[in-house]
Amino acid sequence: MNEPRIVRVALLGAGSVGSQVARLLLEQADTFAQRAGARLELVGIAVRDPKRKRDTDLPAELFTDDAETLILQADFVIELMGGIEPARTLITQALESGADVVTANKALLANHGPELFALAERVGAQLHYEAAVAGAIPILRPLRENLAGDRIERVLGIVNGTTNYILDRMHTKGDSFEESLRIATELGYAEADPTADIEGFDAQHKAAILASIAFHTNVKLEDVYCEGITGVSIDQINDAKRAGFVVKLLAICERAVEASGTESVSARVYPALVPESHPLASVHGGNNAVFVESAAAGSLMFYGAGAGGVETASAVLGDLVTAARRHVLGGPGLGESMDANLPHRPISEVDTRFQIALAVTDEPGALAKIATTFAEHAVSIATLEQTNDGDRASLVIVTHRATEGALQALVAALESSSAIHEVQGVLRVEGSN
Ligand SMILES: NC(=O)C1=CN([C@@H]2O[C@H](COP(=O)(O)OP(=O)(O)OC[C@H]3O[C@@H](n4cnc5c(N)ncnc54)[C@H](O)[C@@H]3O)[C@@H](O)[C@H]2O)C=CC1
Ligand SMILES: N[C@@H](CC=O)C(=O)O
Ligand code: NA
Repeated sequence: MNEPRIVRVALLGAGSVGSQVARLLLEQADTFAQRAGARLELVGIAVRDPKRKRDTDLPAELFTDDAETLILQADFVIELMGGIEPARTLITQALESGADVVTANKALLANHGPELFALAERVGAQLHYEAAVAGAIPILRPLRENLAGDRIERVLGIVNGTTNYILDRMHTKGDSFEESLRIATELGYAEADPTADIEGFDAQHKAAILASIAFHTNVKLEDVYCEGITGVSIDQINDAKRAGFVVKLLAICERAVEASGTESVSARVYPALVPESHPLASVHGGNNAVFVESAAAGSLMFYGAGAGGVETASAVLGDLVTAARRHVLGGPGLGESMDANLPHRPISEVDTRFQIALAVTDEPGALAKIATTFAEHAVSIATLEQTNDGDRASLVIVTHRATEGALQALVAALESSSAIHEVQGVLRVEGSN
């Protein structure tokens, strides 16, 4: 009988995801050999400090701090260190040495994807990254392959587990932001620097990747509008709850068609009010959900674990086994299709609904002044709720659809109006007309 073929795998990083990938690669070696048509042999794991005592049963002799030498011994490199450098240099070296690469590094791909995709294509290597968006949920391969024959109109969803976990705990348990972030970090959801999660940057990276694939266009990171959740107060969450809404950090990628017929792409990330009856409202904990709207297939929903070590390891290993099959059969990787090259639509032109909370003077004429200011900016009021406390009153106004540009001008005018003490908060409303 022929000896089974061996594919040598180098792992870079052994944190939340990497340690689970290594464990499963060793524990399930026979199963993966069957599925891939080759034995996937883990030849080493590059970490910062190989001597550090670890919470795992991984063999000590696999650890090294010499990632560059390790790469040279591998047919496949799995990059799970995170961050831009040295990940970018190491992936470049791996591809140049002829290795195929699997990564979960959305920060790197959102910043340097085009150069890495071009390199992979030039050398005929594979570069897979299903784990980079929405963790365990298969979303990139469905967009690239299953929906390659369709026209995507919109991709909308919750793509960051940490912020969903935090907002969910604040909404359902009344827990503080800080305590919720602490637990999300303990659960392995948060990035090494959780600023990336809470300021929306991680979701921004994912939105850039999703929009690029969905619209066959290189969507640059700086063209994805981004607001995180650090400005969302417990009061806003409670107000939303009373009004039948849930606050969620959303990523929205849309194809826009101008009156002239010209098409463009809008990609944006911000916290928004979602009606409690909307399916996104019941995405709890570290879960993610992505809706894809396409011309022929209609609406599709992808739901599941968006973060977590072992969950994300599933997506990494799925890429590895798929890529190993292709490696065994021979042939180049699947190139990126960026042929549509649609222009970017700025946030000022995007229209949505808004909820505006105002502290106003409780005196005759104040409401009329405020209504006039809305009318002057062509922003139409859908609902208005007033609560009084002494000579102060609070107004919560939900608008009909208006452009971001009109909204920004309205907020500036409200801030300088004598009828208003303070604009307390503005949140967009998504998922209802
Ligand atoms: N944790 C999660 O739920 C998810 C993570 N990801 C991505 O997966 C990647 C890994 O994430 P985690 O495992 O959570 O990170 P982590 O911070 O838990 O682990 C990173 C590992 O890389 C090692 N490392 C970092 N810099 C290094 C260097 N210069 N030299 C050698 N080793 C180095 C660290 O020592 C650590 O072992 C990141 O790109 C992250 O964005 C993607 C989806 C979900
Ligand atoms: N920090 C990320 C991890 C997965 O991508 C998140 O919280 O979603
Ligand atoms: Na995924």
